[in-house]
Amino acid sequence: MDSYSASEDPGPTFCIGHHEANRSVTVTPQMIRRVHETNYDMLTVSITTPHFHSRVLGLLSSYLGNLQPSKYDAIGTMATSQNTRPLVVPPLSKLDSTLTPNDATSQIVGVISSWIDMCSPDPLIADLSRQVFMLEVAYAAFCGIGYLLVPGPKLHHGGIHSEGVVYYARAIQDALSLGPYIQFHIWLRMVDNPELEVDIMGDLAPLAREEYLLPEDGVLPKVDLFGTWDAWDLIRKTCKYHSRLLVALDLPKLLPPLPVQSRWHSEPVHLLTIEASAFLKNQKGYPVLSKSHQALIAKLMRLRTPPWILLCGVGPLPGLENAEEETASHISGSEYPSLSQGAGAKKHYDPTPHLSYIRNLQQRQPTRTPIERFGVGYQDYLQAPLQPLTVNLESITYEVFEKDPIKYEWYERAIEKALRDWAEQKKPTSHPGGKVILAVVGAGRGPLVTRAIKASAQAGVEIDLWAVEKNQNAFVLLQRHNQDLWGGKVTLVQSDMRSWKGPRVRQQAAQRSQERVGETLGIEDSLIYTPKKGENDPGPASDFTNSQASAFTHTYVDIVVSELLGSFADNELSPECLDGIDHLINPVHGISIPASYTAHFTPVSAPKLHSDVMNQTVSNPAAPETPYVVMLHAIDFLSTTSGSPASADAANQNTASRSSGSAAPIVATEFPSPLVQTAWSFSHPNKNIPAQSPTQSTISNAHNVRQTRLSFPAQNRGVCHGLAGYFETVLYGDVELSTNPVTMDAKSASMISWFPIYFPLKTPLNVPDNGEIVVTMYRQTDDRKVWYEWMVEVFALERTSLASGLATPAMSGARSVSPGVSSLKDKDNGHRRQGGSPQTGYRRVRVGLSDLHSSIKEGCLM
Ligand SMILES: C[S@@+](CC[C@H](N)C(=O)[O-])C[C@H]1O[C@@H](n2cnc3c(N)ncnc32)[C@H](O)[C@@H]1O
Repeated sequence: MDSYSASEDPGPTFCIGHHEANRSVTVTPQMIRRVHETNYDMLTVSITTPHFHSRVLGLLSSYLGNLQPSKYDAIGTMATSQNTRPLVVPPLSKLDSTLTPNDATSQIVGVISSWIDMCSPDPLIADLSRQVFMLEVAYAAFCGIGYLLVPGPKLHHGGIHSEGVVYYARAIQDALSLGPYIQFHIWLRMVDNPELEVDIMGDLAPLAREEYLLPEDGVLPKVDLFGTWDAWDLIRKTCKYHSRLLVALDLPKLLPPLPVQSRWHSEPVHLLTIEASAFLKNQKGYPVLSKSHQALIAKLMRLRTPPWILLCGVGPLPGLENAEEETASHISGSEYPSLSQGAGAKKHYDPTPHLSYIRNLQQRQPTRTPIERFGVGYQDYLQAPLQPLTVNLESITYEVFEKDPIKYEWYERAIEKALRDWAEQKKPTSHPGGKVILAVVGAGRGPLVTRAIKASAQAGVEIDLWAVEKNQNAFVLLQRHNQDLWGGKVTLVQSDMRSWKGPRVRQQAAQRSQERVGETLGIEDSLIYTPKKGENDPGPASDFTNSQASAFTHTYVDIVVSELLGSFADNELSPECLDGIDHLINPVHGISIPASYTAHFTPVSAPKLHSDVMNQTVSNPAAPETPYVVMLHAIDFLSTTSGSPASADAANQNTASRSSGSAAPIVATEFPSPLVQTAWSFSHPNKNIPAQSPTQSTISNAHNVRQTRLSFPAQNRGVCHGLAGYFETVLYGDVELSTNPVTMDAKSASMISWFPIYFPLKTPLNVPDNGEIVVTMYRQTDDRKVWYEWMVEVFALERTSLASGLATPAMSGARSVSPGVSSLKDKDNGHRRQGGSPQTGYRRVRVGLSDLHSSIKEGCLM
């Protein structure tokens, strides 16, 4: 990999906007220039004016004043109709909006009126709100506005909770068609806190008529950590994961528990709104954010599309609005710097301290890890896995592999250890002259060959080195390297390893082995070149006579080195290729590097990937049944090892941590660790390869079939869009590589060669709180190709009385006992012990079942 210097990494650029509620001004290009001069990148503007607001309120008031009771017929038609004798809001007039189409319009974020309530249980209010919304969207679209901020759905109406979200979602769906070039940002809080949903003067919500409201039951609704996420899920599902439907997320002063943060991190958050009240004050009275806010922002800024930041209510824009006066009124007496600070403060008067802080935060973003830097532009980007067995790789692809700062180092360590052990244990070699015969199979452009030479020198163990490669183009480079870099020490074989007959050594090796070094073997078994002493140019002609060739005999390989692994370990057919040379490995002492590899997976919520797969399905029906290589970023692990569900009382991450000074480095907060389980494994040499049947021309590959059924407890509700797959491999002894997020840092931190694999689900499955996800997966083969099959079931745990005879959950037989089950049982046992409450048991109820997905159409040819 290129040498990496943190100072070269410019880090993410923050795009920062200024939001003031109800700002209705005519935005001109000059104004935008002024905004940029203040160091903001954009500003928000309301689509309509207070004049329009008053007009609608007046309309409603006179309508309600003249409202006659509906006339019901015998059938009750009127009662079944939501026809409220529509009150039609007339089109906008000149005084209703300050917006006008001009060059500046594309630089602003339009704001939809927050006084409407499309979720109102009163159909009149809901309909009026919908009309206002549509008028505003239509006018914004006409003016050429590209971004709209839409206040999120109101979730609480007296005793009714979240009932109107579906109407809201329906309106958003219409709006997406009405404004075909607009990105809609649904403005949401991180959690549903009913106390924060307060109506203000002029809001339509409190005007809902009594008869449509349920009387409050006296029980105050609780904070629901995933309540606003639930609403968002319903909206985006109704809108079929539309690519122009995004989230504007409000960061509260106290951030919710990490599982909630992690959930939002996986959603398309394209705007982050931060109120002045979310800031803390440092010792000098200047606004700063808590460490946990900084950590969350840092994580979000690593996403493929970093969100823009909107600073809300932080005072006026200097030079554009009444700056001096309003800034002064904005800081309360106690927040002013002390007199001694004041003198300095005057000198360094900062009219936009919140903005300065966020700009400073931008400078202090943590440097990217090597893999993040390497993968810029590839985050959450679906790629078809490589098929290096059937498709010859391009040089540039090898070049990318070769940038890995870890993989080749670790191979070198593994080879060196294996050689040292070989020598220490005084194991006999397959070479008549006593050298260890080492073959790099699938040598590519030769980096592992170079490492084998180094390892041999470091271990002080002589090797007879062979390199086998089937890609004829890469083979040209191998020949060149053998001449220029390796001093002709390597015997090159251009062949599929499965048809290679193994290394050939001279029978009288004692005299001849020196001469033999540096031979190039051509298409399997034809010796095409032997350099004369001192000659480096590999010519095509053979100077071996039959009698000379007959002096050679086939022997075994002592150490086979290969790197044929895919993102899911075996998906590039390493097992099948290595089976093909298994008979060539020294039957007593032979070693394979890697010695073994395992495939792992865990269920994930991945809305962006789901949306991309769905878009691809239009042109490729096999798209949702294809495993993809993806650098996973915007995902949420549904099953974590944190144990218990996120709770509203969970210690808030930022209550303990204090604000940090503007020079302190940002410490990354880790989201909950996923439960990643092992699907299956392969090891080499493989003692269990069945002998070829004399009655069949092809070799059976049945021994490479695998099957697993694994259970994953899901602590918090969510949506399963697919499975994230990883691998681990033991190269030799304790030298291991891993892409598994749980072990990668310990085993091979900073390795960049492999992105994870993603197995999508055609239809996402909802998972309940304390649910269980059971995955059944197969590695299948028909002796010509290999493919995967996967199926997901979702279970809810239902309490049931013991009398019903179902005391314990009927487990599927899947591996891994669900902490979901056990935690519920523990809770219940606790109750029993304390209060002697009636005995309860649990029943697993299947609440979701996916199709059986199969990648047979995209299978890997053997
Ligand atoms: C992932 S690349 C690794 C290349 C190189 N060893 C490295 O680590 O950079 C796998 C290589 O194995 C080769 N290969 C795959 N299957 C093979 C087979 N059956 N016989 C010979 N070479 C094979 C491919 O052409 C490719 O060059």
